[in-house]
Amino acid sequence: MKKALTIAGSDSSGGAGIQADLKTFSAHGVFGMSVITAITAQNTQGVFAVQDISPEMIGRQIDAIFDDIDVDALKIGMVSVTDTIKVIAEKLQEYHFSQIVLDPVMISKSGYSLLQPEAGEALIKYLLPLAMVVTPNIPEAEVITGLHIETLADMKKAAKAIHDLGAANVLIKGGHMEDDATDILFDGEKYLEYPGRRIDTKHTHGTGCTLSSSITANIARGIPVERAVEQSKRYITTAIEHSLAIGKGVGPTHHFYELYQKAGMTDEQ
Ligand SMILES: Nc1ncnc2c1ncn2[C@@H]1O[C@H](COP(=O)(O)OP(=O)(O)O)[C@@H](O)[C@H]1O
Ligand SMILES: Cc1ncc(COP(=O)(O)O)c(N)n1
Repeated sequence: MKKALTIAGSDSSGGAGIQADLKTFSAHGVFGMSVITAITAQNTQGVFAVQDISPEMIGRQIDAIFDDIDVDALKIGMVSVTDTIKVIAEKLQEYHFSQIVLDPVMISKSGYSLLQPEAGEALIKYLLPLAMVVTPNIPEAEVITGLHIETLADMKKAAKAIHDLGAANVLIKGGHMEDDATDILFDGEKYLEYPGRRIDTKHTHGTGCTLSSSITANIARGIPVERAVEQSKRYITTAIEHSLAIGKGVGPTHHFYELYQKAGMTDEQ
């Protein structure tokens, strides 16, 4: 069985973070493991408190996994602070691990800062160059590049700029655009467009986490990046179509093995 790891924060309401990632891994038939970087007190209405896990404990979790188990691919989500970023980068280099999907989580849908502003530079310096795929949304791509993004052409410019910072493949997500939800992938040579019609729902809690963990699961299954992203785009679209009106605010996406079948991906690998 293929094995995937998520290094991310816990979302008590189960819609984003570690919980979304593990559900997504399971839906893809991949064995899921976790390194928890922070615990959030969070629900569909907001993030109310965050407790960061110590860098030592994060390092120990990574060691415990890599000393014992062959990881096929991993994703990095919420990393909070500079020391957390540094210990993750050090450990992944120590274990010579390169099947890395980086979701540069900065601000939650509910507007809470999940990455300390001063840690942005460390994320760019230490984690971006390790990423096989990085998956910023539009506001994150704007922070990383300093560019203003309004059009597909702007997304492409930002993708190139982020590639220049050292990430091998850059996927800029179009969820925050006005009209459709087209994502752009740049691999250093060519741009690929993954068109997506905008689904009219407010229940998009955890969409970025779900997409990046789906890509991680597909990479763990040995699927090349371009096709992994294509399949994961289908998965996230189906998961948003079936999103759940749980709680009083922004509800979560739905993970179900049947969704995976519905997205037509079970015959792969
Ligand atoms: N309303 C929507 N309809 C269809 N696809 C969406 C919608 N919102 C987000 N997506 C897609 O979900 C994925 C996550 O994107 P986004 O919401 O931008 O990430 P984040 O959660 O990091 O802000 C992308 O593939 C994006 O195109
Ligand atoms: C622990 C954790 N990680 C990531 C997100 C981002 O997800 P979203 O952008 O959908 O709020 C979150 N809300 N909580």
